[in-house]
Amino acid sequence: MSQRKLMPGKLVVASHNNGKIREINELLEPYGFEVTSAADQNLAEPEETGLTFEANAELKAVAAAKASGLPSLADDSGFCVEGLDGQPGIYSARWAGPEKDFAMAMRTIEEKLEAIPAVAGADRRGYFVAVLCLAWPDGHTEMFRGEVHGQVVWPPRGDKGFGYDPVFQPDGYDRTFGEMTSEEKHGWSADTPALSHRARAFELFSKACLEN
Ligand SMILES: O=c1nc[nH]c2c1ncn2[C@H]1C[C@H](O)[C@@H](COP(=O)(O)OP(=O)(O)OP(=O)(O)O)O1
Ligand SMILES: [Mg+2]
Repeated sequence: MSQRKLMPGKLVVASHNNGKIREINELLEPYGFEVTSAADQNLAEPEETGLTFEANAELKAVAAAKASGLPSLADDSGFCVEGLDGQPGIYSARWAGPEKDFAMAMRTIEEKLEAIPAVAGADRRGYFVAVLCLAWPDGHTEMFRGEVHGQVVWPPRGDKGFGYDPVFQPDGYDRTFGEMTSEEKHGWSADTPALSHRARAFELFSKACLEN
C-alpha cells in the first residue's frame, strides 16, 4: 500500500500516558500541528487486546480516529528483558498495576532476574520498543517501529523520565534514561539522529508522512 502524507492541521495523540504525550508533543513541535491528546478529549481508553505492539498501536489509533474524526497517532511501547524472555513486553503498562506503580514494576523485573540461578547467569540486556501508528478517519493506517538496546541496571537511577527509564542504560551511555533530559533521550544533543525507541520510530514516521 502506498504511503500517505499527513497534511498540517489537527492531530490527536491517541494516548492516556502523560510521559508519552509530552515526548510525542516535543517530537511533533517543529511540524506545526494543532495537537490534542485522547486524554484531553476524554476519549475512552480501548482495551489492548492485541498480542503485538503493532496490533495494539493500530487498535488505539483507529479507535481515536473513529471517535474524533481526526487523524490520530498512537504509540504502543514496552520494555523487553532478554533474561526474562522478552517480558514485560506488551504487558509493560500492566505490570505496574492499576496504580501505575513503576517502582514496583521495576522491582519485579529485578527480582525475577535475581531468581535466575547463578550458573545460567541472568541476561541483563534489554530493549525498549515503540510502534507508532497513524490512522485517518477513513481507516487508512501507517505504522513505524523503533527500538533502543542496552542494559537493565539496579538500583534505579534518575527521576527525569517515566515508566522504566530509571533502570535502562542504552548502549554507549553511562547514564540511564531516567538521568537524561528529554532532549538527550530523543538523541537531539548527540550526533545520532535519534536515540530512544520513540524518537527512532518518529524519525521513520516523519520521513514517510510529514513534510520535512
Ligand atoms: O520511553 C519509555 N520510558 C520508560 N518506560 C516506557 C517508555 N515507553 C514505554 N514505556 C513503558 C511504560 C508504559 O506504561 C508502557 C507502555 O504501555 P502502553 O500500553 O504502550 O502505554 P500506556 O498504557 O502507558 O498508555 P497508552 O496506551 O494510553 O498510550 O511501557
Ligand atoms: Mg496502554
